Amino acid sequence: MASPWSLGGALRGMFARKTIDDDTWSELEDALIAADFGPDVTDAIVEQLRANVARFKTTDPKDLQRMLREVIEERLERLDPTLTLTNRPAVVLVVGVNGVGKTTTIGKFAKFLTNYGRSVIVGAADTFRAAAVEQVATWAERAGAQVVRPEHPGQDPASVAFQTVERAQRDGIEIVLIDTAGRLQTKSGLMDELSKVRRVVEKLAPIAEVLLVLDATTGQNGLAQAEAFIEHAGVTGLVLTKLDGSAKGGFVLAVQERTGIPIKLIGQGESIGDLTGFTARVFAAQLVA
Ligand SMILES: Nc1nc2c(ncn2[C@@H]2O[C@H](COP(=O)(O)OP(=O)(O)OP(=O)(O)O)[C@@H](O)[C@H]2O)c(=O)[nH]1
Repeated sequence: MASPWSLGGALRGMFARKTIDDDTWSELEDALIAADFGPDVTDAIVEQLRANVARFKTTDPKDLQRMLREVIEERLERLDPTLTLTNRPAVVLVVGVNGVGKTTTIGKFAKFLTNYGRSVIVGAADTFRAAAVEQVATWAERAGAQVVRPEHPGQDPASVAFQTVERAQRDGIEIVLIDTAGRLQTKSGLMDELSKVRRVVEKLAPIAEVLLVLDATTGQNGLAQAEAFIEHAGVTGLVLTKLDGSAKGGFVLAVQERTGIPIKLIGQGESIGDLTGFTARVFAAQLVA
């Protein structure tokens, strides 16, 4: 079944026509805007395709389809999606606004790693809400990971993070995933909390990755909400969740180009197995199916 974010449906009429004409270009532009590529990326893609079509002197929409796929793939590939998890332990901070799927992502990511034979420990450093602690613990345990919970409600998140890394070092656990708070009411408070977590963890081990979780269904609006993390949290990779419920496939490219940060993981469902690495070629092929 085609992905909900595929451009296939929107472009079907255009690619079924016999020749490339003015309507082709306006339909293409509309489809890209509707898919949340954003005006800048849309203009850049259309311009590049017009140049290619002129250069190869083609009038065949099938050629245009192939070129569209290649242009999107080439732009997606400009950033490297590889997760850097070679340190032992490799410490990963997971950040993002509440409700975007952070907890679920930690569970899925833990499972993704244990499937590869890695040992994983999760630090429940979103200590403000007891429910958040229990939620992340349930997911982590389901994934076969260990969990460090706060010793008392409201314990300093940095101290939970510290204890988690300490345990990993003591027990030889390979990957540490740290859940952090996502409340945005007090932006500066939250950023101070995150930098404290970072400082305290770095006393024990360098931070391998800071992954920012974004909800793909909110598209570019959601990105505005996450601006503070991008500015202050030292984000090294993006995780896009809920792509299965999103018609905004273009957001994937727009978000990389707007932030300059690579997408490293994508979530496409609510089950523990629904997280994959990001491959530009596969994504571009599915997008322009
Ligand atoms: N369809 C779909 N739903 C998802 C995906 N990831 C998360 N969800 C759902 O999104 C909702 C929020 O996910 P959580 O993981 O609880 O989000 P959170 O950011 O930790 O939110 P809080 O715990 O409220 O801060 C849940 O109902 C998840 O099942 C995904 O990739 N696809």
